[in-house]
Parts: sequence; structure tokens; C-alpha cells
Amino acid sequence: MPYVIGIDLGTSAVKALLLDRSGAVAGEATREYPLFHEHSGWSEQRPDDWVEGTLGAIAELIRSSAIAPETIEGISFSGQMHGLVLLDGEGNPVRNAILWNDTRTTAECREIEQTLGAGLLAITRNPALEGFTLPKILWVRKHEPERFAQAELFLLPKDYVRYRLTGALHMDYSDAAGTLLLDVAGKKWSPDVLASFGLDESFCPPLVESHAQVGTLLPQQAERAGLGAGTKVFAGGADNACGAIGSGILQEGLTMCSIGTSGVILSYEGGSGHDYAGKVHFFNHGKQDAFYAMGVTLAAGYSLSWFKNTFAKVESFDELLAGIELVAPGANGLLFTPYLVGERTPHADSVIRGSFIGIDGSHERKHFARAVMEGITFSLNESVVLFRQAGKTVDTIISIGGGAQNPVWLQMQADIFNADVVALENEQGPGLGAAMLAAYGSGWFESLDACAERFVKRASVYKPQQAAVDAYAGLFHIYQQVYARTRDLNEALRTFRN
Ligand SMILES: Nc1ncnc2c1ncn2[C@@H]1O[C@H](COP(=O)(O)OP(=O)(O)O)[C@@H](O)[C@H]1O
Ligand SMILES: O=C(CO)[C@@H](O)[C@H](O)COP(=O)(O)O
Repeated sequence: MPYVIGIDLGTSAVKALLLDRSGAVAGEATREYPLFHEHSGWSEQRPDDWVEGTLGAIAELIRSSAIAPETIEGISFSGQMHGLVLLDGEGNPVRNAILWNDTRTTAECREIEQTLGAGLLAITRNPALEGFTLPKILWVRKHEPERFAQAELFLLPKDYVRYRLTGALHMDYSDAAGTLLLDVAGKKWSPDVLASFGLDESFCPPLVESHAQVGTLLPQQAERAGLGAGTKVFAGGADNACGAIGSGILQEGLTMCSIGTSGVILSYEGGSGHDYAGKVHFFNHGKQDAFYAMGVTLAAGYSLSWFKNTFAKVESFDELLAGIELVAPGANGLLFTPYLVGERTPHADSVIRGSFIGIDGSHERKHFARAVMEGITFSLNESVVLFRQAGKTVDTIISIGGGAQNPVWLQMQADIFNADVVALENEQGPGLGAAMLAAYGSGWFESLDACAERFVKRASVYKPQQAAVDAYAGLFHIYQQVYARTRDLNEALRTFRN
């Protein structure tokens, strides 16, 4: 039986997933790695931690599944987006990677807006946001000129891992779209953007489709991973593009909700024509010549894991969330905004921080836990509202990510989004999408759509409950006021942050 491997290079961990030709999961393995927050708003990781984690996870996968390595036909990748890896002439990182949730680059964003003017949205289809890659490049050039002088090329996280495994330098369109250097509709590095910032095209890797084969494993890496040296390696895609593939978001009318470290509401776009004027992100899909629009909550799952790590460190998520179904919508008057690291959609703001509003002497930990989940979901609902305002029908949402593991949260999503929420049989999120790119790239299917028909299996549907829908509509109205009413307070508190 032939197999493929999907690697999901996330923010908290790398997950390796083994799938057989029917789409059944034959094994999984995970390796965690640290995040470094040297200052408030900074977020970095060591690129070689990703490589070691990936090799370790694959080796464990092969050991534990006890399958013959030569039956693995291909491997592909899903990667956390936007993170900057700068390589010197020898192919070594010149510093730690600066991640998607790092917000140190506000000044560089303003510089990009001033330099490119209307060209920014026309070419890149996105506004300048702190998390994107170009602002990070400009930040390193300005603040660490000696390091920048050593840098000859930039990569994104999964591209660095793939480079270490194959020795080949590439980037796929879906990930390149999040750099602010790509002409998104034209599918090429933008000569105008590069010239405006004095960057040479040689600073950017060659562009490829997500399903393209970019090489085979280097013999010494294959040995460490326990794989054959001839194992084919396919480019892969941005985690949200892979999440979309893995949940079958491959045609118009389909919407995804992903609650990982970040949270995403994503809608398929068959062409590049829809203009959201930068209110939501607009990126190339991992499916050739398709696109997607999405709104992003920076601290979605991160808000819940922050709450758990701070107040219930030794408990599991299931223990922490036991009993929240007994708390009514609104958590007995407690409201949370998930702005722990600033926000993106609909408030692109690196200064705002989170709030609990309405703390009452009767509140117990379960009320706080429920309020955190409701606040995250309200934030994602802001993106659902934007899509509906843009004329999209959002009546069915496929829910993936760590947040989809809790049935109470899935019902809450249905009630807050006022839409059917679908959970998948094997909730593997972006890792499944990565494995599907390897399966399609290996020639198992004539299209990604055909692969999705076989691999993506819907398990259950959560229908909106009218009483909860009504309660949440009132609460959402209150939630939407908290941003404006806490903005100045957070600006004033800024000087007290590390
Ligand atoms: N059992 C669970 N119930 C509810 N939420 C969970 C559960 N397990 C994980 N999560 C949430 O999912 C998040 C991790 O999701 P994941 O998709 O693995 O993230 P990433 O790909 O960003 O590393 C955690 O931060 C947590 O908020
Ligand atoms: O910045 C974005 C999307 O624009 C994030 O979605 C990252 O791609 C990281 O995602 P997760 O670690 O939450 O999967």
C-alpha cells in the first residue's frame, strides 16, 4: 500500500501525518518547540528547531507505524505563514525567524503605505500589516544592518525546512502571497515593489505551484528521518491554504473556520476579481490559479492556551473546559476580547490588548473559560459579518484546528455565526491538505478536487439554536463596542509594557 506524509509546521508544534491511498490516517507524530518573546509584541523561533522537530516527528511516525519506508511516495508541507527567515550565502539563517504574530513593525508598515500608495493594494491585494514579511525585512535592514548585510535570500518557515531536507530553494504562490512582495493576480515577484525598497529579485526564491515536485530527500536527511532517499518532495502551501484544501474548500460558496494559535474565517475565490479593498486578506490558494479571502484573529487558540497556562497549567484542555456547557451564553455577564497580541481583522492594531468586562463576585473559572471561547468566536464573527456585507452567502462553515476538538465550542460557533458548522471525521487541518498536495503531486488523482472527494470526510453538523442565536446577537453588539472604548486606555498603558 503506498503512503504520503503531510507535515504541518505550526506555531506551537510540527505534526507529521501518514495517509494511505484511501485517505485513512495510518499514523501521526508531533514535536513541540519554543517561542521566544524578548519584548512585548516580539515573537521569534529558531529555524533549526523546526528542522530537528520535523525530522524527529517523521522518524517517530515511521517507527510507530512500522511501515516500509519505500512505500512512502511523497511528502509535502503546510507552514505557519509570513515568518521571515534570512539566509546568508552558505544557506544558514543570519538570525532567529521573526514570526507572523510579531508586531514590532508598525513604523515599517507606515513606510510601505507611503512608498507604494495605491499600488500596495493594487499589486499585493493586501494592506501593510505588522505580521507580513516585507515589514520584517525592512525592520532587520534598519535595526540590524550588520545582520542584514549577510543576508542574500529570504524564505518562509516551511520553505526553510524543505530546503534543509532537499537542498533546493523554492517558495509556492500561496505562501509568497503573504510576503507583500508578490503580484498576487499576476503570480510573480513584483518588480515595482522590489525596486521601491531597493531589493533585488535574487533576494526572493523561485516560485512554484503547491503541488509541484521540487526535489527528493538528501541522503543524510532521509537516513535521519527513516525514509528512502528517493522520496519525492512537493512544495506545499501556506497553512491556511492547506487548511482549505484539507477541508475541501475548493469551490465557490464554501467557508472555513480554523481555530489554531490564530483564528481564521476563509472563503474560496475562483478568480482574482473580487475587491475587498484590503478589509480582509486576499491570497493565492494552494489549488492552481484559485484564490481565497480571509479575516484573521491573531490570538484565537492562543487566548485559550494563555488562559490555561496561566490559571490551569497542569490540566488538559478537556479538564479546563469541563462544565462550560452548563454556563448560559454570555457567561453570566462576562465578556472577553482576545486582543492579547494586538489584532488584525477588523481592527488592524498592534497596540490594542484584551479585556474582561463585567467581572462579578459570582464568576468562577468556568465562566472565564466560557467567556474566552465566546470572545474568540465573536472576533471571528466580525470576519463572517464582513463576508456577508460583501455579498457572500455564509450558511455552512467547515470548522478545523484545535478549537474544533470541543463539541461545545462547535455548537457555540454555529450559534454565534448563525450558520451550520461542519466537523470533519479526521480533524487533521492543514496536515491533511499538505498530504493531499503530495497525493495529487504523486499522480494519485487527476485533480485536487478528486482527491478531496476521497480524503475529506464530513462527520457531524451543528445547527444554530434560535434561543442562543438571539442571545449571542445581543452580546455581539456589546462586544463590538469594546474595541473603541478600550483603545485609548491601551494606548496609555503602552509605556508600562516590557
Ligand atoms: N481539547 C481542546 N478543546 C478546545 N480547544 C483546544 C483543545 N485542544 C487544543 N485546543 C485549542 O487549539 C489550539 C491549538 O490548535 P492547533 O491547530 O494545534 O494550533 P497550531 O497549528 O497553531 O499550532 C490551542 O491553542 C487551544 O486553544
Ligand atoms: O498569520 C497567519 C495568517 O495570515 C496565521 O494564520 C499563521 O499562518 C499561523 O497560523 P497557526 O499557527 O494558527 O496555524
